[in-house]
This record gives sequence, C-alpha cells and structure tokens, in this order.
Amino acid sequence: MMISSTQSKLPVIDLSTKKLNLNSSSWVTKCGEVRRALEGYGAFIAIYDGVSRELRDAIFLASQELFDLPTRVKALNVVDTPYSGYIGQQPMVPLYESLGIEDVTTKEGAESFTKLMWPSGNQSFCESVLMYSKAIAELDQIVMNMVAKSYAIEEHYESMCRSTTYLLKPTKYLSAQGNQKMLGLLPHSDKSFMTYLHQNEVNGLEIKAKDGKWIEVEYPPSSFVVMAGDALMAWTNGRIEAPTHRVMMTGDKDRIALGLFATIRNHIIQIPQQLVDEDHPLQFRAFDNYKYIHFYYTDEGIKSECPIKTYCGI
Ligand SMILES: O=C(O)CCC(=O)C(=O)O
Ligand SMILES: [Fe+2]
Repeated sequence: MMISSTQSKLPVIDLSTKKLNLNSSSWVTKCGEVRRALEGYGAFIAIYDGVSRELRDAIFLASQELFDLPTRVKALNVVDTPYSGYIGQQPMVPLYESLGIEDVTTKEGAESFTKLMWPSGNQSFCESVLMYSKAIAELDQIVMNMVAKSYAIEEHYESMCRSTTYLLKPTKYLSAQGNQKMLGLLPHSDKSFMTYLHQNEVNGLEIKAKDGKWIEVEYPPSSFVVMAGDALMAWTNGRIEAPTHRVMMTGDKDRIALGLFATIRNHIIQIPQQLVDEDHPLQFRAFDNYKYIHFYYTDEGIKSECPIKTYCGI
C-alpha cells in the first residue's frame, strides 16, 4: 500500500549562475521568491552550479579524512568562539562530531587549520576546503544581494558585506544502526547571519515550520539548504525568522554535513530604517554578531526562549 504524505516541503529555488541574469525582470521576480521563502520558512533549498562534481567529491573525501584523525589531534582545534572548535562525545548527542574552520575563505585560515591537523601538510585537504568555501561564499553574496534588493536596502548590505567572515563546520553523525530514530543534534536556531548546508546522500535535517510541524528535509546532492540565522532575523526587524532545526538519524549509514556559517565581524549591525514603519515598529537595537554569539553561551542566553530578543530586543 502506498502511504501518501501531506507533509510540507521547503521551497526549491534555482540559483544556478548561468540562469541568473542580474537586474533582468526575471531576476527581480526571483528576488521576491527568495524573500517569500525566507519569510515563510526561514529556509529554502537552492539549486546552485558553483560546486562541481569533482569539488563535491573532494570536499566529502577531505571531511572523511579529517574525522579519521585521532581524537587527540582533532581536539587541538581550539578557537575563541564557543562551540566552534572540536565537539565530540557529548552525552546528549553521542552520534555528533564537528570541527569549525575559522576564516575559511582566506588562504591563511584554510592553511593554519590544515597545519594544525597535519603538521607535515595536506595540500589536497587545504585546497578542497578553500575552494568549496569560496564557492558557497559566492552563493551567500547572491542570496544576500537578492534579499537586500527585495527590501530595497542594498546600501545597508554593501556596508556589511565586507565584514562577513565564514566558518566551515564539517559535521559527522554516526548512524542510528538500526530502525529506531535517534537524535543527532538538539533543536536550535543558528546564531549566524546566514547558514548554508550541504550533505552526503544521507538525510536527517528537520526544520520546524510555522505551524509547529517538523519538515524532514530531503535535498538532492547538487543542492544546498539556505537558512536564516538569528542575526538576520534582527537585521530584517523580525520579518525573517531563524527557524528551529534539529537532526534525527535513522538507518545504518553515517551522515556527513557541511555547514558554512556567514557571520558579521567588527561591524555593528543597524536595523535599516526602511524596515521600520507603523506596521513594523522597531524590534531590535543595533548589535554585534560576535558578542551575541558569546552571550548565547552564557547561562542567561542558554535559558532564554528567544536569545536574540533577550540580547537586543526592544
Ligand atoms: O547537519 C545538519 O544538516 C545541520 C547542522 C546544524 O544545524 C548546525 O551545525 O548548526
Ligand atoms: Fe544549525
């Protein structure tokens, strides 16, 4: 018997660069699509041609190589930003393991991480990580330009764009080894401005829709999940909400996911006055994305229902 499903799905938007004709009327239409998807779900699936088949294979191979290193080596990845270093063997989420690579779109960032993990060098790892991150950073520029265009706040984004830094977080989830569904990652919203996710062929990501139901996200290998973070929510004066999401593991295959987190550094984010009017009173004060991340991991931040509102809400 076929079981029909009425479960809602994330919108899919084709952002292949070959088809995007900047400033044409179809581009303007597409900007509206991106905005509606983000306002409706806080996320969408992007079809994007900036990562070739070879690069895709290379980045998953590189990630596997990284996870195969001894725990003692992976634990050397200590960074200032909370939860961005090495995380593994956490009692609440025993299947989960991740490492954050800071400033990954710069040669220096990719090289210093590679050197830390492989003191005698690993050229192919370094190149794959750098190329992949740069390709996704380009997708970020496309998406953010579209959001800015749609709200007519281009000049605000331009001033912030230069202050964007990227953190790549290769993440591994062990399989649930059987039929039961196991928690891979606790429900949360991202503290970034924007997040871009990619995965091997194993699904597991679930995003909470506005009606409270979990959407099981299935995305084809050549696509990416684009997701709003808390910082974007504040910047858009609450028009786009950062969705709650989690990872549930089923089946007997391990899952590898790549999160690229765009964060604004050394720049105070102001809420554009274009997004404030009688129907949309100002909801957030100007804030610093990194200070907010640090706040989130304090007792007050962790306990808060909506940490971005607690931090800079009005
Ligand atoms: O594994 C995924 O698909 C999502 C990971 C995630 O939500 C995160 O690292 O913040
Ligand atoms: Fe997340």
